[in-house]
Amino acid sequence: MAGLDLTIPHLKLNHGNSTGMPMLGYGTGTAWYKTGEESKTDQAVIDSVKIAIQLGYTHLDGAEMYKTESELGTAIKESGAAREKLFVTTKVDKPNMHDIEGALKTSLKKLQLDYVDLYLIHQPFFTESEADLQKTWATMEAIQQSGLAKSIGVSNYLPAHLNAILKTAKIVPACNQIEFHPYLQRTELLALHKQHGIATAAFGPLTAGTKAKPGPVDDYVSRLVKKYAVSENEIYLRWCIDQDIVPITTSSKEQRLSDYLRAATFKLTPAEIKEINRLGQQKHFRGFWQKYFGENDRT
Ligand SMILES: NC(=O)C1=CN([C@@H]2O[C@H](COP(=O)(O)OP(=O)(O)OC[C@H]3O[C@@H](n4cnc5c(N)ncnc54)[C@H](O)[C@@H]3O)[C@@H](O)[C@H]2O)C=CC1
Ligand SMILES: O=CCc1c[nH]c2ccccc12
Repeated sequence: MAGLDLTIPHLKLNHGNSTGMPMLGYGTGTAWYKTGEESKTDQAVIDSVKIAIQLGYTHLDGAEMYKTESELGTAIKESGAAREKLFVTTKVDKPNMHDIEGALKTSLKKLQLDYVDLYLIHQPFFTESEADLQKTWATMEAIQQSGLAKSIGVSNYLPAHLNAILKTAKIVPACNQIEFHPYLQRTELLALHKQHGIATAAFGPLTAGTKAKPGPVDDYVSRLVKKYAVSENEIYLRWCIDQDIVPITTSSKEQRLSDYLRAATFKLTPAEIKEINRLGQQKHFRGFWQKYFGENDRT
């Protein structure tokens, strides 16, 4: 298993997996999102996940919504990687919110696993009330106690959603997986995460260099590209890691997956992080779930 010893830093979680969360995730949504029948196996997903594991990715991000959990499971099995070396996340989708435990059992079957390292509520946007959010979180707590998930958390939660569940939670969410990049810095949300020891995982971490160009960070990031002899992508991934935020990226291209790992080989200085933050705040861009936010909403 070449690559599994590559030194990707880990972020300790407030409960669950004792080795923590590897600070670079490989995602099986976006590029791999299945639009057709879930039952039709997508061999490209299996092949790419196996390549990612070979290269050294141990953090694998899935979701019921992506319809690729079976491919993820097959790839894990065929990779031969030891279960305890991997950190596997999946997420419950809206239609199964009434039976979260049943949804997780179905996901585990597709993943061919006995447990996931992290189970997330994919999004809060359809939840009717504070009482609903609290009731759902209590179900997640029971799931963690059953051992089917080492850690439990949420995704796309805003301060109001987190504050609602924290009023009654016995277990604080281990993680909130959110869109995060220089043009969406989520300052208020991150402060709340810090206050409660909730880890931040970032989806869309490459957005400033892919979907949101041109922008105010471009020239400065180009200078850092030369200084560290890496690509823009690795600067954006490292900018997350150096702020204790776990980036989750993906690609169908092996070369890109290999290049992203260079984010584990250098560190940005505090002044460089501050400058990307300052420049990034001059633009606002949201790539996912836009219909649930106002045009200029930066929460
Ligand atoms: N919880 C949630 O609601 C969400 C979770 N996710 C998770 O995060 C993962 C990563 O999300 P992404 O937005 O894809 O992350 P990302 O911002 O890292 O973008 C990765 C994409 O950028 C492309 N890319 C990289 N370099 C490029 C270049 N130079 N030119 C053009 N394209 C380039 C890659 O091929 C890949 O498709 C997903 O697979 C999924 O697992 C994603 C969206 C929502
Ligand atoms: O987890 C991500 C869910 C999501 C929301 N919007 C899109 C668009 C394309 C792929 C995935 C997603």
